[in-house]
This record gives sequence, structure tokens and C-alpha cells, in this order.
Amino acid sequence: MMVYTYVGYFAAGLAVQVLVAKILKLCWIVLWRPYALIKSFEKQGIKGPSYSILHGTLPEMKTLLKAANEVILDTNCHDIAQRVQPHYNRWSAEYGEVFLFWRGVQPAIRIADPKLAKQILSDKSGAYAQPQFDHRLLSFAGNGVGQLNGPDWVRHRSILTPAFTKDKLKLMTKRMAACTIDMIDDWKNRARIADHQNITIEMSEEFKKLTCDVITHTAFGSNYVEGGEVFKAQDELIHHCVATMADLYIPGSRFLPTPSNRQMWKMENNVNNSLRRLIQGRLESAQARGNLDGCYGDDVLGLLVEASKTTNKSLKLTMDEIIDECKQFFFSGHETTAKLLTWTIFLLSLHQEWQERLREEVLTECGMGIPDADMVSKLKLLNMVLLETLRLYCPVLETLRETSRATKLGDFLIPKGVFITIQLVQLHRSKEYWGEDANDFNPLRFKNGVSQAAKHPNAFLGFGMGPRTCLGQNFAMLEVKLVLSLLLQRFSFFLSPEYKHAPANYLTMEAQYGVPTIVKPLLSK
Ligand code: HEM
Repeated sequence: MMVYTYVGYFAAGLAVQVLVAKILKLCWIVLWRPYALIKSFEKQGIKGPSYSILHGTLPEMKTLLKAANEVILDTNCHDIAQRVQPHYNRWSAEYGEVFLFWRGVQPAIRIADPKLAKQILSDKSGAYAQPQFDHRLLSFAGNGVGQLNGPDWVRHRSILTPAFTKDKLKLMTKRMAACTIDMIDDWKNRARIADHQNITIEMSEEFKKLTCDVITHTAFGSNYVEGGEVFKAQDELIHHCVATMADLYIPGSRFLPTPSNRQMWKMENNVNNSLRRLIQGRLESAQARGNLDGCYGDDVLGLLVEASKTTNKSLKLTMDEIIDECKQFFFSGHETTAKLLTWTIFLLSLHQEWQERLREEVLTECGMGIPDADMVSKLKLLNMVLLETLRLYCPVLETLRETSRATKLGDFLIPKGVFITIQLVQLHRSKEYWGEDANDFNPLRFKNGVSQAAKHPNAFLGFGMGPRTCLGQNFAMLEVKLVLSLLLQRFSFFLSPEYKHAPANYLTMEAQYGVPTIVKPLLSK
């Protein structure tokens, strides 16, 4: 009996100690750490909006975003930072170029300076790591190469890099062109049914479908139908999670069986199980063939499955890692590319003279045939227009890192565990680096290449830079050039009078009300 009493006291004492430790930790996270960090940054001249307990600066950010979402800009206005990231605009005007803000209890520094950006992005010491995102992001984006750090990142990046070699990309050109021709045929049908020459098409939805189709074919090859179903389910999951992203994230809350969580678990299981079945199918069909060629398919899935079979530990992937990479491939690969296509058509509709110049260039280099990768690489003007679109309407609005230890950044000392956000939207339109016409559409600024376009070679970071530069950059540029060449050969584009200029931050640079565009067939081919 006595023993039980002692055990009871001991357990109660332990529980109290654990509780006190938890309360102290909470106080440290919610009160003391923010207070100490604010003071330490103030000493270095870094200020920012007031921190509110638990919520940080999220409430002000939400209010400003909500108000900005109501605003419709003049169609010719490319000074869009005020609409897409109004909070950064407000805070930089009040506190200067570098300021401190709070994503809940998470401290973050915003920078938009190419010298600091270069220091962060070219770092190889691991001081600036990829932040560990909350579960909502990982569930739909996958814990793949873009989220990993250290040796895991090196292993995944080495396995995936061969998927994007020049030769592999050349092979993909045919698949990309076939998907685009399907879309074009659909447009022609619509024009025929409507019984008139011009049709109005909402470009962002159309390009989203197209880039999904392309990424599905490249990722899953002959399994593209099943793969397409998986990606459709993943897209639903993305939408479900994005809707809750601006809300305060309470660690551990993902385990609570709320209706929203339950729905998310169901969707996540659905995506994971379908991918598992696809991978299993590949393994089995290779086994059935006796796997004499040692090949699991010439698509991205084949490459990943092959990496699960290798005996080389530094190039091996587990089943769960393959699932994560498939999700990542879809997440990083299609929305971004769709946005680049959409905003390019928008800018070409506004600037008819550029549309004409590009059409001439395409017809000179490729005629009316289906361009191949070599022809596409000769389209210099198109390249300039795409870079200018990426500058003004960058699909990725900001890149994020987290200090893994106390680190000197320029003249600042940044403590461990602080997020640093590089605001591309602002960096890309800084008058200091781009000149007085920073907000104008002027593709010719890229005539001598990216590094000569501004006063600093890293003032353009549309695809990032350094060791973590976009893995799919060449894939995306090839796809976009091919699609636009095929479209410019066959159609001309004009903005519909219904268009409302409302770029918005929805993980990528979205057109809030779409881009309704009048599409005029050029030839009745
Ligand atoms: C116009 C289209 C695209 C844009 C603007 C874009 C932009 C970017 C940017 C800015 C980064 C760097 C992020 C950082 O430093 O944190 C990045 C990374 C990445 N991108 Fe892209 N991207 C595009 C298309 C693609 C495509 C088509 C794929 C794959 C098929 C892809 C796969 C990736 C991956 C895997 C990473 C992470 C690399 C790493 O951390 O090692 N991207 N992208």
C-alpha cells in the first residue's frame, strides 16, 4: 500500500514538473523569446510591426490582404506589390528595407536586397536551411527535395537531377507538344461550335489543365491516366489546405479529429495509397518482364522506382520518399509554369507590338511545323519576354530560409531559428537596381542576358540561385516556349473587356478573376 502511495506521489510530482516545464517553455516561446528578439534586433536598427501574443503580426497581415483583395488595379499597372503583398509594402515604408515581423510566434526578417539574397542563397555551409513547414504544406507538397536539408537533400537532388538533362528534355518535347495540340484542337472545336471566328478563353484555368497534363505525362508516361487521377486528388488536397494556410497554426493541432482534419487525412490517404499502387505496379511489371533491361520506365516515376532498387545507399530512395517526390514534382511543376504562361499571354495581349514580333520570330525559326527543342532554343525575343514576365509577375513571390545557427548576414547578426524571406516581387522592381522604368514592361532590358539586365547580377531571382536553384527551370522554359510557339503560330490574343487586373498571392502569383482572353484563329488549319 505504502509503495503505491509513494509511486502515486512520485507520478504526481513528475506530472507537475512536466506541466511546469511545458508552461515555462510556452512562456518562453510566446513571451520571453519575442521580447528578447525584438530588443536584440532593435539594437541593430531592425524594427517592425508590433508583436501580438500567439498571433504575431498575422492579424494585421490578414486585414491588409483582405482590403487589397478588394482593389482592382489599372490594367496597365505593373506595380503590383501593393496588391499581392500589401503588408510588406506597408511595413517597409514604415520600418525600412529590412524589418522584423511574426508568423504567429515565428520571427521572420524580410529582405529585398540582391547582395543579401546572394549571400543567403549561395551559402553552402547549411547556415540558411529550408524551413520545416507545418504539416498542411507537407501533406500536399510532399516532403521532397525542395523541403529537405543536409545529406537527404544531396541524395534526393542527385537522384532527380538526371531527369532534367538536355537529352531527357529533348525526349519530353514530343509529349509536351502532343498535350498542347490536344488543347489547340479543343479551342478550334469551340470556335467551330460557337460558329464565329473569335472565342473567349479564361487562360489561367486552361493553362492549369495543360500543365497538369504535361506534368502527368512526364511523371507517369504510359500510366498517365492513373497518374492524372492521383494529381487530381492532390489538387483537391492543395485547395483544401491552402484555404487554411493564413490561419494561425497551433503545433499538434493536426492530430485533433476536427472535420477539416478528418477531410484532410482522407484526401491524403487517397493520394498516398494511389501513388503506392502505381509504384507497386511498376515494380511488378518490371518483375513480370524479368527486368532484363533493368528499366522501370523512361519517365520520372521510372527513375524514382529505379532509385528504390539500387544497392548504392547514397542514391537509394524508400517507398515513402518516392511518394513525396511524386507529390513534390506535381506541386512545384505545374502551378508555377501555368502562371508564367498565363501572365505572358496577358502581357502579350496588352503589348500587341511584342505579340507581332514574337509571331514573326516563331514563323522565321520554326515555320508552321511543330518546333523541336533546338528550334525553340533559337527564340531570343521570346526568351526576353519570358524573363520580363518572370520579373514583373514572378510565379514564386518569395523564397524562404531559416537560420540553423546564429549567423552574420551583411552587417546584421541573425539568431538561430529566424525565418528570412527574400521578397522577389519587390527585388524585381527595385528602382535602385532596375532603373526608373522598373515597373514598365520592357523585355529588351534582357537583351544581354539576365546578369546584365540590372545593376546587380542577382536582382533577378525568378528561378532562385545557388545550390537550390530551381531543378525544373529548363523543363519549365522549354515547355513554355513550346506552348507559346504553337499558340502564336495559330492564334492572336486580345484582352477581353471583362478582364479585371487583380494579381493575388495564392501560394503562386494568381490572377484573382482569371484572364479572360479573346482568341482569334489566324488560319483555318
Ligand atoms: C515558371 C516555372 C517555375 C518557376 C518560376 C520556379 C521557381 C522556383 C524557385 C524560385 C525555386 C527556388 C526556391 C528556393 O530557393 O527556396 C524553385 C525550386 C524548385 N523548383 Fe521550380 N520553378 C518553376 C518550375 C518548376 C518545375 C516545372 C519543376 C519540376 C518539374 C520545378 C521543381 C523545383 C524543385 C524540385 C525545386 C527545389 C530545388 C531544391 O530545393 O533543391 N520547378 N523553383
